[in-house]
Amino acid sequence: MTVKDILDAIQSPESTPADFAALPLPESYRAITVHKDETEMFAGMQTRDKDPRKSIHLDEVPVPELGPGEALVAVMASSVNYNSVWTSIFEPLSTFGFLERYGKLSELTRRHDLPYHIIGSDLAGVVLRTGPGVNAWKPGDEVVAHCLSVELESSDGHNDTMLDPEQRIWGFETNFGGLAELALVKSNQLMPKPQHLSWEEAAAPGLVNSTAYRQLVSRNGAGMKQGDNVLIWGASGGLGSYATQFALAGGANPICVVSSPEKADICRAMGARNVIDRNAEGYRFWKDEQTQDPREWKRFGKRIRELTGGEDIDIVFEHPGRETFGASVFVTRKGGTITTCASTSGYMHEYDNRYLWMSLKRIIGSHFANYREAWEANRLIAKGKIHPTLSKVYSLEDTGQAAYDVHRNLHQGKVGVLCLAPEEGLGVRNHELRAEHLDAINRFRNI
Ligand SMILES: C/C=C/C(=O)SCCNC(=O)CCNC(=O)[C@H](O)C(C)(C)COP(=O)(O)OP(=O)(O)OC[C@H]1O[C@@H](n2cnc3c(N)ncnc32)[C@H](O)[C@@H]1OP(=O)(O)O
Ligand SMILES: NC(=O)C1=CN([C@@H]2O[C@H](COP(=O)(O)OP(=O)(O)OC[C@H]3O[C@@H](n4cnc5c(N)ncnc54)[C@H](OP(=O)(O)O)[C@@H]3O)[C@@H](O)[C@H]2O)C=CC1
Repeated sequence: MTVKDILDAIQSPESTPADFAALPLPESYRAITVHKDETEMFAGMQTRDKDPRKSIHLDEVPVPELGPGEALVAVMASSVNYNSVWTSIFEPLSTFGFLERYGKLSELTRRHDLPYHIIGSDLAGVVLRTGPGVNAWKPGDEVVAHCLSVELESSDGHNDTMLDPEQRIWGFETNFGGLAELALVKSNQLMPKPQHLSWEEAAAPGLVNSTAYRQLVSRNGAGMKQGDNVLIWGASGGLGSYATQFALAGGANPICVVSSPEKADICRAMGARNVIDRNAEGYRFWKDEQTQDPREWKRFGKRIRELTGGEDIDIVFEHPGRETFGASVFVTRKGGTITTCASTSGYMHEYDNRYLWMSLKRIIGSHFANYREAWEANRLIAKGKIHPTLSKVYSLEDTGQAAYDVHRNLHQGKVGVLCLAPEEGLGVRNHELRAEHLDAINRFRNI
């Protein structure tokens, strides 16, 4: 039995759940990995020069044992997230430390502590096997998976599952991730695959869409409302392309920041009217490594006021971090919110606190999404209210190049990876809904 037999079953319209359940599992499968004995390979290099193509491998790995509450999924497609870039350059720390720590939790979690890390935090595919205690899903179900892994043994996480003390991101802080032909998930990560999308389209939104939903829309994040001015950094990137859609769909006014005319055009094509090309306008928030330039914050704020007719920002959707955070705090209106989920350009932020406390602003930390938020975000994709922002699709063999593109900011929106799917465009079940939204679904393609 090989993964090819699994693919044949998925591609046959006659396959029944019983057929999938009866399929013997292969002994091994192909997976994208980083290696524990290579964590020092980029020591001493600048972040920018660390090349994911050198650290990312395509290996044949054994199929992991299936535990209670888990599911083994045949992965048709996945996508590249920035967390896989971090893993591949071993920053801010090696993810093998996460696997070691998780491995100490129980007999079952020990499986994750391996000398290789199978990465990837998105998937679209088909359930092959479920472990004891799984009733909601069965072999043959077409699914996507969100990346929240929790144990839920502590009451801390019983109200908001992101607050579980054993909260982890699957494929980043756990093993057996989605950039592979098979993946192991907790069954509570599974959600129905949006039927109007191909495998690679369905695999693209998961992580970033859910994160943007919590960070911007949910009451656990900024709780955006109609009419809010929302400053969105990287508005055509992974997170930003969903934040922009949420702002538009929710009746807010996105002020999209991007770094090229092509990216500005994409934002306009999504429906945004206010776009700032940070490159063309040459903002330099830092005079040197240590010193910010408040005059540049003001110039940026003035530009925002020009675009909004004199209004300031209600919500900043932050993730670049050190380079932009001082400006983000400054341009927020009295009583407004800066919501942050990352620090791509550096995590030691500096801002003028007088502008925060005197103007009663709030900074909210946000991370991924709880079970319910991830479900709600996927539901919006399934209903065609929010669309995938897939630009380019790579083969599993070329995942290193895909991660390199994202690391060097050469991409738009999301970059997809075909795992078992032999070509793009497969897996669409609802052609009518697709036809209704085809232009929006293809908006980021091949630009
Ligand atoms: C969905 C996608 C998301 C993304 O893409 S996010 C971007 C990618 N992710 C990242 O870049 C994050 C990577 N993660 C990290 O950098 C680290 O993960 C953290 C900095 C978040 C945490 O570091 P750590 O070393 O895991 O934890 P500690 O809390 O710094 O250290 C643990 C030790 O510190 C003790 N400690 C914790 N809190 C306190 C306290 N309040 N007072 C005193 N001690 C404390 C603990 O007990 C423990 O100690 P003992 O080492 O002896 O076991
Ligand atoms: N905590 C969480 O749950 C999550 C955190 N993240 C983190 O968020 C960050 C962004 O992820 P994602 O959106 O997928 O990545 P992308 O690279 O797809 O998009 C980020 C965009 O941000 C902009 N950007 C990058 N650096 C700077 C800078 N120095 N100043 C201003 N703008 C900048 C770029 O757009 P342009 O050049 O057009 O301005 C870039 O395209 C990563 O660090 C990631 O790890 C992501 C998802 C979830």
